[in-house]
Amino acid sequence: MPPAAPPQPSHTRNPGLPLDPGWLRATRVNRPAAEQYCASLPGRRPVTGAHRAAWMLRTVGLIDLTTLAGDDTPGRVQRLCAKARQPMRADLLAALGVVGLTTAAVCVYHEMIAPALAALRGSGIPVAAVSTGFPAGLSPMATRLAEIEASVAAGAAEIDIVISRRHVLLGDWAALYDEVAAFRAACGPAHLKTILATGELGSLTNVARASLVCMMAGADFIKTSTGKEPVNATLPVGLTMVRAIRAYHAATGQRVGFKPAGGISTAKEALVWLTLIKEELGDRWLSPDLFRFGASSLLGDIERQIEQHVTGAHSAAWRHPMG
Ligand SMILES: O=C[C@H](O)COP(=O)(O)O
Repeated sequence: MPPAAPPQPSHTRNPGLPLDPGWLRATRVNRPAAEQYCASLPGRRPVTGAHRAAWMLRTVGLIDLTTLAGDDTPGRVQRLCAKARQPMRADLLAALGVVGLTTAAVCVYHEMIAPALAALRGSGIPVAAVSTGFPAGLSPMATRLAEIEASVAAGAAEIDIVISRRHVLLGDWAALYDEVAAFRAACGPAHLKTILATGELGSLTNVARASLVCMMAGADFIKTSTGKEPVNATLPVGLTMVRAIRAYHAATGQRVGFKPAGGISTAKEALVWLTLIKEELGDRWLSPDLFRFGASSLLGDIERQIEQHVTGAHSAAWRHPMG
């Protein structure tokens, strides 16, 4: 049973490209075709038994374990970080012969960076901070840039920014490019994840074009959603974004990561997302340097499923808190 995603050679950061309006104009997405393809995904690579358990464990190593609530406290973040360090009960891991399994990162608001860092000390698990006026992104630009800089200075290794949706809705691609490029510069060594808030972008064609603009501006990851929009990560949106990543890789040789986030709460859903990645981008992307789930409750369901696999008996959700 593999402990987590196998180690992969790291890739260079995406340096970006000049904005290419012609590429954007030539990019269109056929929604019915995308929906039809996504409907077929669950049946494409069914996994059962020990394989299913192995894939669930691999999923754990791809999670940005997240708390983004107005009532977050240092205590809640400490409990979350304990879960990130040891995502499952020791007896379950021992039964499967798994050692060293952790989540990929912990994702919090700026104010929770310090308690998260303290709780994760020595674990090697990075802290990601949401930023730029998350979730709406409507703070003044200077405030948004200062927020990034403050979070990097506080020790966040990854910054999850939100884009200005109006730039997409107005087709102002230069404004979006300039915004993301400025965020990238403010991040310095921290990796930049750009949240598109796809549920507010109007069309899959807009999602594809916004994905390309973010990558041209130097995004290390493109991420679907904040988890706060009425519609968050959906498979047609995911397909659109991973095909943009594939097109960008074909054109530049540069690998950009993908993070579906918001509403992914069951192992069954997560395995379909992994099928999407395997089919569209290949195994190289099934690694924490190129793929993350942004999720607050997915881990709890995975732990429950793993307990059922190990014991053969039903496991209730209450037995796996803070996952
Ligand atoms: O970035 C992560 C999301 O906010 C998590 O959303 P969720 O609470 O629906 O799992």
